[in-house]
Amino acid sequence: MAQVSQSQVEEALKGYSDPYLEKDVVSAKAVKDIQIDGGKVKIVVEYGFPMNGYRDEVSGKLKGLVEQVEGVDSVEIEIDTRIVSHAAQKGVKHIKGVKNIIAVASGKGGVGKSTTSVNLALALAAEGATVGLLDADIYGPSQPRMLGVHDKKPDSPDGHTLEPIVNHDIQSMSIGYLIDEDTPMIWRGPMVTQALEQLLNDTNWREVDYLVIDLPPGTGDTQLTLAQKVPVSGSVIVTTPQDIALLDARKAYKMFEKVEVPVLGVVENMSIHICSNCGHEEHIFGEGGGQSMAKEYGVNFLGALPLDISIREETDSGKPTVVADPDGRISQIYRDIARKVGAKLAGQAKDYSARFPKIVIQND
Ligand SMILES: Nc1ncnc2c1ncn2[C@@H]1O[C@H](COP(=O)(O)OP(=O)(O)OP(=O)(O)O)[C@@H](O)[C@H]1O
Repeated sequence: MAQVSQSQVEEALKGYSDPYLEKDVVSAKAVKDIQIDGGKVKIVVEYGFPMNGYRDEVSGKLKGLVEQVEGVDSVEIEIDTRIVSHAAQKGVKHIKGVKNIIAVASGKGGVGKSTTSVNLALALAAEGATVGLLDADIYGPSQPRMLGVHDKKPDSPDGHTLEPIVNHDIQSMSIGYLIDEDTPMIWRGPMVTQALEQLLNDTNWREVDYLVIDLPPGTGDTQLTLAQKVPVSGSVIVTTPQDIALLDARKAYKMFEKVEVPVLGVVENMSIHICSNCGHEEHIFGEGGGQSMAKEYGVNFLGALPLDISIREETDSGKPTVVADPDGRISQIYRDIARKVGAKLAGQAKDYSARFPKIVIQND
């Protein structure tokens, strides 16, 4: 019997086109090792983003394809995840303990940016990443309430740095932990930037793969300064399908373009209304706005969340949908968005600054 060859196995693996890699695992250079021992084949595949929710599906598909190669008796597939640090804006210093920062922005308030940020953070964690969430919405910090920890205060054992609050398996920091919720705060622009830089830099983030930042709503000077000063590897824009909100979302896109932060994609929130009595679906704000914006700018459309009372009730009561109903349809949408965000980021330039020595070119 002819020996099974490496190229036969690779050819078989090419039969599966991965929706997140947007190509097959061989072309995406995700296959790290192929061992052939008679009729036994072992394949090691490495993904650059967390994917617990669909590891078994990929594994099953790849196994099924390789099993069809003539001479193959058994196939073992190992799928690993390795999340690396990606480049941020030039000249902006990295944050200790944080590999990648993902900024979540919206053109205007009330579109569900905070709801999307917390569920995205929880979905990335559910997929297997170590995740942090920084509530940068300094005017109306909502993450302590959404995470169900609004009565917690961060420890500061050394009097200088802050320990993040850990709940639902993610680390978080918010101005809401430090000030009384009912105390009105008057922030001037520079104070906001300074307070946020401090929260970001003075928190002891622990080996975070992704730090999701819930930015203040809008695209004014504060947001622009933040987008310039914080080392962001990629951004996500949240929009609702109303035209006016979309026009604002376009401003958010332009803001990131100006500071050279890649937009990983657009999330359309409250896109379809599902009647809680009969389950009927209705596009009350018009259809496909986020999708058409994404197309116009050549960015990824990450997904659409319905306008659903359970999202509001769960998130506002301290147990966001991804933890309240982990196997439900809406959680699956958030997890799909999380994998797409991770995959898009994995396709961006890596950060080599930590590994390469500084090269000085002298002109004589
Ligand atoms: N898809 C959804 N279905 C139902 N309710 C939602 C949905 N998304 C968000 N909400 C609710 O809408 C309200 C506003 O959401 P959220 O606070 O996330 O918006 P935001 O854009 O962050 O607002 P702001 O910018 O003013 O802080 C919240 O009560 C939230 O629970």
